Amino acid sequence: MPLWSYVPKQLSRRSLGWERRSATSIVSSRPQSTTFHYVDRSKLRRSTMIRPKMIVVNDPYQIYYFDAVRGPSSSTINSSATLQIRRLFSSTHDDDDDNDAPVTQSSQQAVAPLSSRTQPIRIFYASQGGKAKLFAQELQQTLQDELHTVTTVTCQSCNDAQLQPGSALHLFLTSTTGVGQPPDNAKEFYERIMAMIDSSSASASSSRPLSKLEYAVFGLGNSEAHPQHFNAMAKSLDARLSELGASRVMELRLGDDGRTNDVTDDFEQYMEDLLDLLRQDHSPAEAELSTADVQIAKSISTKTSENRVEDDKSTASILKFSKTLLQTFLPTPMPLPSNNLVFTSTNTFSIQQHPYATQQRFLTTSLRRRRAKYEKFNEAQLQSQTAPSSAIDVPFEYSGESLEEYRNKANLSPWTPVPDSVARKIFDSATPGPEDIHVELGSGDGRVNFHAMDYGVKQSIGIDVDPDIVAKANDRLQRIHPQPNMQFIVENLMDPKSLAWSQHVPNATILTMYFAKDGLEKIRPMLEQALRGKSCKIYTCGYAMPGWESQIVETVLDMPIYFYDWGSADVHLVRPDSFIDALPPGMSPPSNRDQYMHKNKHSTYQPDPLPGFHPDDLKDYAWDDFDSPSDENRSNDNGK
Ligand SMILES: Cc1cc2nc3c(=O)[nH]c(=O)nc-3n(C[C@H](O)[C@H](O)[C@H](O)COP(=O)(O)O)c2cc1C
Repeated sequence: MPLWSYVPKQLSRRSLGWERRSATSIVSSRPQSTTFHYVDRSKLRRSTMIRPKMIVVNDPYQIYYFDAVRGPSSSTINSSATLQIRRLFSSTHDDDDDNDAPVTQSSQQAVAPLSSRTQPIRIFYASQGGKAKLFAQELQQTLQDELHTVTTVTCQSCNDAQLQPGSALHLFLTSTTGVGQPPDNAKEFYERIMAMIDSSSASASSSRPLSKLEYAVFGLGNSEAHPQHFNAMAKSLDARLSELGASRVMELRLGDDGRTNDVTDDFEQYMEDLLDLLRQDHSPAEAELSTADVQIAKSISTKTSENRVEDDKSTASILKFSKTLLQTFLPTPMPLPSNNLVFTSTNTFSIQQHPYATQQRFLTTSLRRRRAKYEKFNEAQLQSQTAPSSAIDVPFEYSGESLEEYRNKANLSPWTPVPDSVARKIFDSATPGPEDIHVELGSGDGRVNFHAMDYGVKQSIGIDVDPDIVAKANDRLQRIHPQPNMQFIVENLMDPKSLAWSQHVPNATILTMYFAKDGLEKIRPMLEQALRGKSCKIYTCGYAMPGWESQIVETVLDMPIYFYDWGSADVHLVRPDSFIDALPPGMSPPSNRDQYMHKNKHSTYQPDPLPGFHPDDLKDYAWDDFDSPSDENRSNDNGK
């Protein structure tokens, strides 16, 4: 079963890379490195035994940060192990660490600053046995996950036009074969490069043929088997490109396949360093903390409670990092509130309230406000038919139609996305089993349905009145997460004869919806009719079903979730006396009301405590489902 999530690509790739290896292997394979790992909560639950350094409780993402993996050896790791965190937000290489063995060799050649971090990237590989090719593919994926535009070709097919300067960052991955020779698929390329008119004698470097071309070379070789010709091709390519006037933006990296080395480790280190280089603008580790940052941090930490972070500099780092998060992930730049931070400390410390979470809460609230505003659209607004000015002002992306048309179509309420953590909370509560059939009324882009599948329901059906958004959900279903037991259909819930009421709702065992109050009011009679004599767990988001009393109310990021346990064997829908007469035949009056009332009532959602590590959790996990090549839209999807 594919696990679906809205983890942005920037996050998912890294977290998966980490999770695939499992916690133990991270510690044992890279004990000296300092890394961040970002893990979506739903996946974290399955795999981690490591306590995160920092939890950003936000929405739609739960991001866990692990930093400074410098823990005990793998043999001493157990489920309660907490990695020792060495330094918060340190860079990948700890300069003060004597034990950090260099994983790659570097040449002493000059390295020029990268001109632009957003230019397209071209990867050229030269591979005899296929390893460099694999690395090139991995690198492409990783860079694409970071939203770079990347193309990968063999060195052979690299033509002169592609070597034109200024157009792209050129990354070369080349192995050496034979006795210090180029792989077959790069012979011609090497000859061409070597034969290029050597203008190294030109007085101005700018007049050389490859001036302004920016490049970095990673070599694959074997120092033990071929000490004399170790990485000969990478070395000569790197030197030659420089001779031809190109700018080396990263020192030559020589991966070593020798017995005591693993070229894969070298390559991963190279990728991390390359990513650091490309992210430099956003790196809190590298950015200097300004006095203002520290000032803000001071004011925050004095405002906050018992367990404040020890020093203001760390606080400032976090703040800065959170700003980076905001810049990176929020669709619209927003002011950063600095007054809602609470630092708490457990074994490690975590941030329960984070500016980003606050932002998201603000967003969620603003969505609700927006919805309320939308509901009150008056005639004058409709008549003007002007499209809303910015994405933040609209509840849904209009696809050309007028607001009025959409409003008529979305006759219950306009679609507004349910935050992912709300959806997850619903299914955490519903604890679906393989027999459950989930139906989402007003399914929009289908996000809740995908979550339902993730939680293991037998079938999930999304029903929405708007064909455009249903098409969108179906498109995602077909292209990104194809599976037979999901369906998105167009039905008008205002039509009592709709298949929704005669077929789908009666079969549902879990029913979810996010309608405004009057929308709920409108569908309630049909819902009650359709569910006569059935058992179903019903969840409404944002608004309570008028006339019903929920057994549980949970609030996740300011959004209440109401749970109604309709007609289960021993629990019946709790409704005021006035409604008891209207109970469908076969249903007895409410009995276990007390059992449910006030349970979790208005509890505020906290992340689950991290569970222990159970290798079994990983067994059936279909990681590859994440790597669908057609995944390209996921990061931009954001529910739209
Ligand atoms: C037949 C053969 C010859 C090789 N010659 C060299 C060499 O001269 N220098 C070197 O550093 N590595 C040499 N290697 C090691 C490879 O470069 C190294 O294993 C590399 O990871 C292979 O990458 P590829 O699969 O992309 O070709 C040789 C490997 C083979 C199988």
